[in-house]
Amino acid sequence: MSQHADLAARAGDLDATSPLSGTRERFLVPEGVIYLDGNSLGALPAAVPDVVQDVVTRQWGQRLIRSWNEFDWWGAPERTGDRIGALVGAAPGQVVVTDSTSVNLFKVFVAAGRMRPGRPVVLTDGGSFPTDLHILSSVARLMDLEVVRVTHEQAAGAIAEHADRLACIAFSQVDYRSGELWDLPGLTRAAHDAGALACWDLCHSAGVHPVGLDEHGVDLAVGCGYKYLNGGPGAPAFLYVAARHQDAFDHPLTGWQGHAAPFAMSPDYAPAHGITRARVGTAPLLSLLGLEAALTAYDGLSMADVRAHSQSLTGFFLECLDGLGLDLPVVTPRDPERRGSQVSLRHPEAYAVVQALIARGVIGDFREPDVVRLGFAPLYLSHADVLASAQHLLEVLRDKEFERPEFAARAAVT
Ligand SMILES: Cc1ncc(COP(=O)(O)O)c(C=O)c1O
Ligand SMILES: Nc1c(O)cccc1C(=O)C[C@H](N)C(=O)O
Repeated sequence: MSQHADLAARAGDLDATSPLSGTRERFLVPEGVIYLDGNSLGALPAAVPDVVQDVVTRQWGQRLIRSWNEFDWWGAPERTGDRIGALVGAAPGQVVVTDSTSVNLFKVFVAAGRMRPGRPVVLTDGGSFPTDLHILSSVARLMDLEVVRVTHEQAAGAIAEHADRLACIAFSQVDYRSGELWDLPGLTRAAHDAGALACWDLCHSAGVHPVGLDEHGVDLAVGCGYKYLNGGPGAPAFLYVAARHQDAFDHPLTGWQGHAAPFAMSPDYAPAHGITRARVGTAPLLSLLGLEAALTAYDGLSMADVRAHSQSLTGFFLECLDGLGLDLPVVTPRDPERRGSQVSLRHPEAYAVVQALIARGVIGDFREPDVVRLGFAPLYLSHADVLASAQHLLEVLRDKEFERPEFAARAAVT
């Protein structure tokens, strides 16, 4: 048998025994597309269009302002937060869907600084997604904090080194570019041993990894609604505050929807009890209710199974690269326990390679400076898709398709 036939047989076996076989039908993935960018914008869940249509035409169009009560629009941030909480290992009452990730990072960093007065150091990852670094720098200027940038390898040592002066660690569980899974349990423990708080960005792990926020004692966390959670473009983000910290969670954006009695219309601010104090202003209801509908794609699934399928897909992609003789440098750790749900490869013409793949219907993305980033969303991808995408990549490279002039011009959004 040829190498490809061997891999095809293996893909068939793996798909036949996957605990997630059948979940692809919960999505409307376009015919002829292998979608490897669910880590940037998740695919459209089949449940969403009807719900959004109903929200627009009936709830908004017919019931108008009565829908705040009739459809409990008011409670949607906490209700949807609990649904996401179940996916990231948080008991009810600790997650709220609100604002964007960037705004939630601001709230979390300021609140963490206020919870650890007299400790001026914050540790973060120098290679973090830019918004995390930009927001943290701004908070540092506002609060006179010192940001120390470290790598994953340096993190534990840096926590020990700064122990007495450390307010919090601020890391992403999965690196957006490399796909490396950081040691959330170990670093959270180390931060606590130093008397500091652990703040995690779950943008690239929520919906593909069980995370275990409560189990690992994480203090504060944020994440996106539009990536693996499939809430749609610009869907609101989520914010986790561990129950034990909620009374002390003093965040800076004291809007009326975080007030204890919003309709008392008091001129003085009094924070709501519980996670509701993390709300700010009126939620983008069309998006939020779309996200709530999208989360039904997870109904009946265990996050252990989701994670197992994700690891199997990324592992099989690496196997395909080896089996088909594709020897691009792999940025993502080969150890499945150190990998998120993506595989990143290096190529000097990475941007053009990605464009050539997209022209073939294999949609991934490019990240500076030379990374081909392929996200494997476990709910709508199979091992057969994985093999097909590796075969396309092989042909793009073998036939030097990426050298075609039409693949060179950079778009505004990459
Ligand atoms: C780690 C990380 N944080 C934050 C964001 C985005 O934040 P926002 O939704 O506010 O644009 C992204 C992706 O855009 C991300 O990958
Ligand atoms: N949020 C995005 C957007 O508004 C436009 C284009 C891409 C994005 C992304 O989410 C990028 C993503 N966080 C990344 O990991 O690169």
